[in-house]
Amino acid sequence: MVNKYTVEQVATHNSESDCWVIIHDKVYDVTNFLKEHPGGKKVLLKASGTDATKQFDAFHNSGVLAQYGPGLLIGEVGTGQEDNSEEEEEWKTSPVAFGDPMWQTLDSPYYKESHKALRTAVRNFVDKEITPYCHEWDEAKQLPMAIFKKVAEAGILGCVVGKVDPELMPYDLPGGFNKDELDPWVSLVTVDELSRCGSGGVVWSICGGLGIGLPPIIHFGSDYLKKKVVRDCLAGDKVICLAITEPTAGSDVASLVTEARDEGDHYIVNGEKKWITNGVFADYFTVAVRTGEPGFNGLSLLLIERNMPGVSTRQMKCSGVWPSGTAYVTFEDVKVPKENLIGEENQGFRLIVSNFNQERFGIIIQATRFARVCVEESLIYANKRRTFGKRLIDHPVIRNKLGHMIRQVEATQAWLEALAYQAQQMEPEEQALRLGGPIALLKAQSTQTFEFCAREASQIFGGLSYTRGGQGEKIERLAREVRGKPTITEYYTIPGGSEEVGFGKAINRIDLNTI
Ligand code: HEM
Repeated sequence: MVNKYTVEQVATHNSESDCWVIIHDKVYDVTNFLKEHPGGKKVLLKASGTDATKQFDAFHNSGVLAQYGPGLLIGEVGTGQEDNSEEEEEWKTSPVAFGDPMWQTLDSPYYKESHKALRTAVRNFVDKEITPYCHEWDEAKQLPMAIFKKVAEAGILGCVVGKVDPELMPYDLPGGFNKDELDPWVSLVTVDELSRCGSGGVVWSICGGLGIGLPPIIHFGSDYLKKKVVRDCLAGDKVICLAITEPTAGSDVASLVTEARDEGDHYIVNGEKKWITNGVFADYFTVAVRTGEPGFNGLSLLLIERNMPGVSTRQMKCSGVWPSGTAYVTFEDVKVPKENLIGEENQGFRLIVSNFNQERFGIIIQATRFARVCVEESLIYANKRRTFGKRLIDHPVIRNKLGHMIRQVEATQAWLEALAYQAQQMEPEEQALRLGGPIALLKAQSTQTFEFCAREASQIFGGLSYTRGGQGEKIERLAREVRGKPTITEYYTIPGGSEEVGFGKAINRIDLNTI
């Protein structure tokens, strides 16, 4: 049931004690918000009783209304009669071209109607429950625990770990997607939609550990381990992470030294793990340990539990992805029963390496969408911001930037979809053998595209890209997250006239021959 008000009715609410505004055809009572408004009381009062859409769009990002709107919304512009019609769930795409992958506006051979329904359900959830709070969670460097349960109940966790036995899935999948038909497009669509929130830290917090820590158990774990862990993790009741990297060995997996000494029916584990995503709050750790000879033939995977004596974690101070709980983990004489061995003893290397493909595929999806977020935000901003008498988008130097950003994002998306299709045609063993190389190359393509787009978007947003929150919120955060450099680039390339403005001036002088 939605209250409808005429423009004339709204116009009568135009004072400090009774202040309404219209924004995008919705009516907000901002009387009690006046003194809290971060932009000040005066600007809001000046707009009272009017349609303030244009001014609003000029100063805010779209997340502001999603966060504050529900508490202030009182109705819509209409006939003044009460209307009982329910809002229909419709297929919504970005307001700008290239703001969504092409399959969402044109044809594609890959996606079925069921993928579209999945996409709509995840998008609605993310728009309402995640995006409006990313800034708050990033600043707090953590997510409220309740959100993990909400995400699980929405069925989203079941979509980010690859194929799972439907019996082990606690909730229905988003959009009614059939649990028996899980395919690579499901994780592609879901992670892509999650990443629209524009926060690597939030995406990693929600599924960074799960997406790489759970698959080894799903694919290689005993029935005992599957029953113990999978359902609870997909239900959002327990958190799992992957612990491979050590202070002295990361991608060079064969050099790992964390030791699991055989003591008959259990192992005694000693060692350190570093940069472990979700490690700060995880209940379970899928850990690479040395059970045998040096090199890759002596490695195993073990499930270690937080409540086992000798396990401790501390939060690491990182330059980006703040809420993801990056941990330094120590194992000191931890007694781990042999039932917690994942796969066979000394056969861990193969498991770890095949899991890398899954991890890289997830990173590719995120990086490609984050690059697209840079395109989308830049296009929206460039269409409204005016400099030197015209919109940013009308300056050739800005159009050139946008063109290069878009061509890279679209090329990366096309390769991503081509590889997802290949993965769909292969059994997991063949995937590991034949797709490892292309996936590694595509990862470099996607992260370099993301890095390029984050830099160019920062230049387009100017000063807004080096203040946390507000209109440049997503761009500032993504630029900080893509390389982990805290906006060093922006501090020096934007003030004093951005590079683009400076270039324009210099070239003008060359034209005039007045250097
Ligand atoms: C429902 C109505 C509104 C809400 C919930 C709201 C909320 C906010 C919030 C949360 C901020 C700080 C974050 C940000 O910069 O994005 C802000 C800043 C601001 N708002 Fe609003 N606002 C509303 C309406 C308006 C209107 C109608 C105007 C202008 C007529 C306005 C002008 C401004 C200005 C100038 C700033 C400061 C921007 C800056 O720091 O660059 N707001 N508002």
